[in-house]
Order: sequence, then C-alpha cells, then structure tokens
Amino acid sequence: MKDVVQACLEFFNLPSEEKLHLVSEDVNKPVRYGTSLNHVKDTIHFWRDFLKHYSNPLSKWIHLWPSNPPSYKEKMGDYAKATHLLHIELLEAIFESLGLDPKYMRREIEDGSQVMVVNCYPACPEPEMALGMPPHSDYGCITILLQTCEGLEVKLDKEEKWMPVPMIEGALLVHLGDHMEILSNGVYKSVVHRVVVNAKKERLSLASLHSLALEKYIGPAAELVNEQNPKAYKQSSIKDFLDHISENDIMQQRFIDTLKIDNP
Ligand SMILES: O=C(O)CCC(=O)C(=O)O
Ligand SMILES: [Fe+2]
Repeated sequence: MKDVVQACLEFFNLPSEEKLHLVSEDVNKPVRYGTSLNHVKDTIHFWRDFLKHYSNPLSKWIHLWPSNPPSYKEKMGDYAKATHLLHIELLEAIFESLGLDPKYMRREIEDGSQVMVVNCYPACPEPEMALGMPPHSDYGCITILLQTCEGLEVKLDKEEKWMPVPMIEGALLVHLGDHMEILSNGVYKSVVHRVVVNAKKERLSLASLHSLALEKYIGPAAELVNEQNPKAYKQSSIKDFLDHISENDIMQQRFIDTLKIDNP
C-alpha cells in the first residue's frame, strides 16, 4: 500500500503543467484532476487537490490514467484490482447480513463501476478557516478508504457531533454509500463524513467507490420490501447522481434525499 501512496504523492508533486491537461469541469470525464468538489457550482473552495479515474474493468480505463509518474499505472492498477476483489467479498458478507443470497447481483457487481478518488490535502496555514471536504455521503454501494493521517470525521446517526476517525497504520476503512442504503431499503444508512485539514502535515487519501455500472439502476432489493417495510427509495444510477451534482449545489441537498419515498 505504501507503493501506491508514493506514486500518488509523486503525481500531486508534479509541476502544474504536467497535470493541467487532466483538469475538467465535466463530472462525466473518466479521468479528472482538479481542486474542490465541483468547480462550476461550489460557492466555497476547499483545501483539496484530487485525481479521479474510472478503474473497472482495468483494461478499459488504464491507458487513460496519468503516465507520469511512470510507476503510477502499475502501482494503482495493482491497488485497484485488489480493492475490486475485496469489495466483492465485503458485499457478500453485507448481503448475507441482510438475509439476501451472498451472490446477490454477482454478475452486475463484478462488472460494476469503480471510481478511484485520490485526495491530497496540503498542510493548511489556517486549518480552522477551511475544510478538506464538506459533509457528504458517498454515492456508491461501498467505499474502501486508505488514509495517511487523521482528518476524516463521521457523523453518527441523529447526533450532531462529528467523530474523528483514528489513524491506524495500514488499515482500510469501509463506508456504506447511498446505493447500499437504497438496496437495503434503509436497513443500513450511508455514512455522512467530512474531512478537516491540519496545519502541520499534508494528508493523502485513496477512496475506491464501488457500485453497479454507471447507467445501471439500483433499487431496494425485492426480498426486503413487504407490507411492513414498503419501498422507501426510488431507483437510481450513478449517471443520475453525476447529473444531479452537475446541476445542483450538493451542500444544499443530498442526492439520497431526492430519492426517498414518503410512506404513510
Ligand atoms: O479524505 C478522506 O478521508 C475522505 C475522502 C472522501 O470522503 C471521498 O473521496 O469521498
Ligand atoms: Fe466521501
């Protein structure tokens, strides 16, 4: 895991000219480099550089990834393959815990989307004045996250308090995303999180977001919908989410809130 972190740091430390060709305001671009969450709509700028790229299936996307540093494709390719396999195992366990077949939607999951988000938060001279990333939940089924130091905070259901996530060397964190909340018909909730910055250290995180293919719809599992538990969410796709964030201020409304069905 150190290798992939090193390759990412080398990428962010390249002179700007080497990265600018990847800058885009189009959230549908398979590879994007930039700062802040969404250049077009954000009102506040955040203390973050990012590189995002599609990663599954690898053979379809890897040639579009940065060619500098030269080790990037190989190191990130290995990491992306490993996280994709790990996410399949995690989903099996989660499905079992919901009473679903562990192989539920297996084919679609194997062919699913994987978006690798590499975040770099430089040390910030006035950390109390900035955020690395504003509160949000991830839109996929699960996110597998590697962090190099503390900074991530999660909000526990119904509580207003932010809880810092401790840094454990080499540990991977797993978030449930909006698509898991939808699939489980609300049995599991996606976790709201944010990133604070610090004055001393640069922080790097690698978030691997997993869901179905971009245009595939995901809705509550039929097995989890019954008279006592009516369908609580409309179905949606990753493409719908991307359309939503390019047209709306995500600080105002979470995408998942637009999908909730009010049952009497
Ligand atoms: O930097 C982190 O720890 C979290 C990043 C994150 O939330 C994201 O990329 O969606
Ligand atoms: Fe996130």
